[in-house]
Amino acid sequence: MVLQAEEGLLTTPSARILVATAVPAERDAVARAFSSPDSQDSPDSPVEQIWQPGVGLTRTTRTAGVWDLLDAGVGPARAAASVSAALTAARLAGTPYDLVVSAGIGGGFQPEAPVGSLVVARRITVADLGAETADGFLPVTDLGFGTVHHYPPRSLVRVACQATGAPAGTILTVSTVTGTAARAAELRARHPQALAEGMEGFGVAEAADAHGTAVLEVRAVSNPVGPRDRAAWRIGDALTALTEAFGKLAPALESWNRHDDQ
Ligand SMILES: O=C(O)c1cccc(C(=O)CC[C@H]2O[C@@H](n3cnc4c(=O)[nH]cnc43)[C@H](O)[C@@H]2O)c1
Repeated sequence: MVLQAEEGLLTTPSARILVATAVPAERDAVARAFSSPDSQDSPDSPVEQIWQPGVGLTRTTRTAGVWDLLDAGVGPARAAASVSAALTAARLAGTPYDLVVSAGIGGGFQPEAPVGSLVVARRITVADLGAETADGFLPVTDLGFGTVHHYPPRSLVRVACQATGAPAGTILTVSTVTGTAARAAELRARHPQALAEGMEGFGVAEAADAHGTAVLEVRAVSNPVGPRDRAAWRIGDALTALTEAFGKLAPALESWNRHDDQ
């Protein structure tokens, strides 16, 4: 956290939080939490657009936190590149982030994560980074390198779940959206704690890890994980759930103290 000096006095530490979504519609859903009349704490200054090399941010400044919203792109690679650029730019400016949140809509495993609900990642797992063999899928770590899991700080997960009422579990990152019951069952067999899948969380977590920054992932469920039925996706409901979630998460994450885990 950064201590802000004001007229010679040290004021409350202000949290700097980066929220990475895949697409602008998700970013705007998060932004609505900060502008809605229901928000528990309104912005102290107007929303600003910040442009840095490779990064365009929407910034909301509140009493206890500076929130930078980034539409980081679809898929783990683009999300990692965008978040890494934002983390580097902030560090070089002398205002590093305390926390990165990967947020968006996602597929929910049934019945644990119904459409319209919110889930929090206790573990962020890349589901398809590895090798296919005659005996099944081998994660890249079984080949002797890389990482397949990232773990948000436990106290952060607890704070997020308490604020939103959401369950915590594994959120999978996939490069191919699951489209059959067979693939959904295969993922569940390999990841029994999986609540949801998205396409960016692991990329965001890799970037955060490389910078030594804490990470959290939250997903609002727009569709069940299973047979593809794009027409049945409830994107509007999920975006509404995302807005509501950030209304509750904002004060909770601003007051999170990472030293609670140590
Ligand atoms: O068409 C729209 O209006 C619209 C508005 C907001 C978001 C979208 C997206 O398509 C977002 C893509 C994003 O969503 C995640 N996602 C959603 N469902 C799944 C799923 O079943 N499996 C994996 N990922 C899913 C993913 O993170 C995509 O990047 C459209």
